[in-house]
Amino acid sequence: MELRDRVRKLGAPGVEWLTVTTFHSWALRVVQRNHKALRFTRTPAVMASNNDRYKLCKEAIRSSELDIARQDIVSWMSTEFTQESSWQEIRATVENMYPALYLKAMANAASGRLGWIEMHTELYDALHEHFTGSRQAEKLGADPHKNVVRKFYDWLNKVKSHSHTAAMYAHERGYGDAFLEYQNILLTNNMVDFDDILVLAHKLMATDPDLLKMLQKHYQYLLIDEYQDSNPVQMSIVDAMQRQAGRVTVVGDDAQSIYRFRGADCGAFQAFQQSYGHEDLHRSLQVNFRSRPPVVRAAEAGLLGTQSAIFPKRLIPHKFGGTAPVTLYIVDDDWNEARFIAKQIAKMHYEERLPLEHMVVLFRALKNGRSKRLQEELTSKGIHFRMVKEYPFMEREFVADMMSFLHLSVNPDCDQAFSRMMNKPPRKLGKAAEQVLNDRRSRLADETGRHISLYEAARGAINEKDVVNFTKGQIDGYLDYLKAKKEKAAKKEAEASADNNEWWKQPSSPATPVREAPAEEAAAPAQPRKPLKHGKGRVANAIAAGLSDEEWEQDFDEDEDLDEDELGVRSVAWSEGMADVTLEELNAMFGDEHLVRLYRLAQQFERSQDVHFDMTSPASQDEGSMPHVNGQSSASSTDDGTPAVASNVIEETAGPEEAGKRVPLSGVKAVHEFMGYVSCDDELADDGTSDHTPGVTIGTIHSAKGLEWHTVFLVRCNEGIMPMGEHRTYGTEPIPQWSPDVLHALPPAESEAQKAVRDREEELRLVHVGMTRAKERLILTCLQKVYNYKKKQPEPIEPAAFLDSLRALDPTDFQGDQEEKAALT
Ligand SMILES: Nc1ncnc2c1ncn2[C@@H]1O[C@H](COP(=O)(O)OP(=O)(O)OP(=O)(O)O)[C@@H](O)[C@H]1O
Repeated sequence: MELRDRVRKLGAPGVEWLTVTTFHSWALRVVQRNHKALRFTRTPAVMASNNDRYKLCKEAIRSSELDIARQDIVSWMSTEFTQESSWQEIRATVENMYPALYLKAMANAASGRLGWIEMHTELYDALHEHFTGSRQAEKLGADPHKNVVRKFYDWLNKVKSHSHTAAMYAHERGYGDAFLEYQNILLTNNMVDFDDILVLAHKLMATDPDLLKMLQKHYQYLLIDEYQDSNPVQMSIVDAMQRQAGRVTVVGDDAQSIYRFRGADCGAFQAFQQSYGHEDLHRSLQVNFRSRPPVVRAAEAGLLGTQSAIFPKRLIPHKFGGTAPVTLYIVDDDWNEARFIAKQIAKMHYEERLPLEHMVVLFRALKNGRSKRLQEELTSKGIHFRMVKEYPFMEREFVADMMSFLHLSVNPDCDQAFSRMMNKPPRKLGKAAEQVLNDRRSRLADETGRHISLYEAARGAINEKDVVNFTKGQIDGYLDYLKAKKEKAAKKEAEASADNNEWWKQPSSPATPVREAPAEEAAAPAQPRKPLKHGKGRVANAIAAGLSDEEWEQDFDEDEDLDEDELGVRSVAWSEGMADVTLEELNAMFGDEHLVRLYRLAQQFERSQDVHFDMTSPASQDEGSMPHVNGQSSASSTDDGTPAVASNVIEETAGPEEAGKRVPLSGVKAVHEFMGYVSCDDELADDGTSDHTPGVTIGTIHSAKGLEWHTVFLVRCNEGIMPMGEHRTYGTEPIPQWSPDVLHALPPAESEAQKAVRDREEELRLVHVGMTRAKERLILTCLQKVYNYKKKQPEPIEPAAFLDSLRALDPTDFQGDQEEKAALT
């Protein structure tokens, strides 16, 4: 988004023709428009929510009949033992921990006069029985699959972040089977997991030479920003696109590579140079325009000791004057830290008149209420704050519901969406109805020998003899509901379309060019801009249709966190219907800013006419011609002041007489495009939330990437917190490294020692990123004690080792070990 806006602001002629997009968003379009080659039967939708992914893991584990007890043993053994542990050691531990079980195994082994191997089998079987037994006991209280699902989910995230595919684990029992099942469920439901998008696009490019040729021809120049965060599949896509032409420029900073956990590699630039061999074309951008010299020097000092940065560089500060040194405050504990920061913020705001939005407090991680004390302190001083990405947009319950609803409107055969919406809003479709659908589905699948969706099973359920009428009625009611919603959205879209009278075919209204247009631009057929009123296309109407439903009201009624006033306005909103209210009215009525945001994004999406040409399937190739762009600069904003959406809202027209012309997407294609669009660009969904009150930002370093503030507080510079301990950061399981042959073979994993060094360096780079967000002032804090919740007492904690490098700086640049007590008075 940031780059997109900057590019637009350039106002250069032809800038509208640029495709400015995230990797995922672009790759998704490639996948969606060529989905048949990937064995999807319909255009796939993205499964963006982690909750949905977790549910799918659960389903995959159940249907792959994963031996849960075996997984328990494996994970128990991996916490207790290492690869080098001998059987003697294992036996001794089992004897110690489970004496009865051990005796039983040994007795079995002895009575059968078994050898070593068999005895180990006995031991394994005894352990298996033991874990199965405890699972059965657990069943009474908790979900027996919970631990395994959690572990499988974590494992899957890791291997997918390294772009590993199910085929690579096909030979493995356990997780390998569940992985295959997981992918199978996605395929039959026409869904793609967020992590699969790039792999699938790469696969298409590798297997379809026509597609690759078309892409290479169309996208002749590539510029990749933040290249240090690219993962190996992204690198391969770039490589495939530009192998011959080599017209690719990559920009970034290897010292700011902070997405190792997602498979990024700070050696990306080195690999790039090796691929293209243009060492002479490397340009070092060393001047730092953002920060005052003390900040630049502290940020550099923090990196001392890292070896992985490929290009040695010395940052040259450009801004001088008004140089406050970077300051480190030693605080007693997190409570004192919160008091100290709140007091400093209040002082800067009230005495120095520094606007609150110019300050940020950055944590290494924000889980488990780490900023709670700070929030309380700020609140008690009347200081407004905003949390950044505390909880991702796509994870919001109502947003995920609405995305399911949208998905169902274009693909009723998606079981995930179908069952999610069965009771959203509450329709009281109970277990009986679910059972009927599942039984019917299994029976039909057996009879026909193919996959049957829940929707398909529901359609004939009314004719089932053995099912009670009440249940049949419920199922039929649900089908009617879905049909009615879909029809309502389509009808409203048709009305809106008639209102707008095919505006894209009308002659252009004169636009003011920023600079003189080049010849090709002048020759391009102009398309006028006539935005849809209130976003009356299919997407916004589908959302509105989904919401204008008195049953949702009940859902909110059950939300105990809402006070009565809020409930009152919401009820009015639902019963009045949503389609024609303005955003402000919506905001006032909803209370749920995220759902409003989704609706607003749909409106922007449909109004946006900064149609830049997009070529993602051979079918849409328009030989030799330049894209048809509208005559108006796409740098403009939409009516409500929000930036217009660069959405590639185009589709091929059907008949040969229309060939080459492009019209805005409508109907189901628009819904698909919109869903992919919001799922693949979380910044889009996050920026411009309805909370516009100026406030201090509280966020994580990851969320601050690319941004800047006047004053930055970088808090808890302690060993184990910032930098984080290796176990907490990246887990202990070694994940094999990727290689160009990733789809065929697994190269050896890095050693534990190598991994520890690389994890540590990643942490230091994170600290560097945090520091370089400060334009004028950087304040660090370091705790002396942390509270140990297990022991219920405070314990001393080590300061971060990187602080030593800062202490070696000149006092005009860095003042360390300031007493927080002085600052608190
Ligand atoms: N030539 C320039 N003259 C003055 N200021 C500049 C210049 N170029 C960039 N800046 C300012 O420097 C700051 C950083 O610029 P920019 O965000 O482009 O850098 P970056 O390398 O992308 O940063 P990072 O990747 O660390 O977030 C911004 O405030 C920008 O306005």
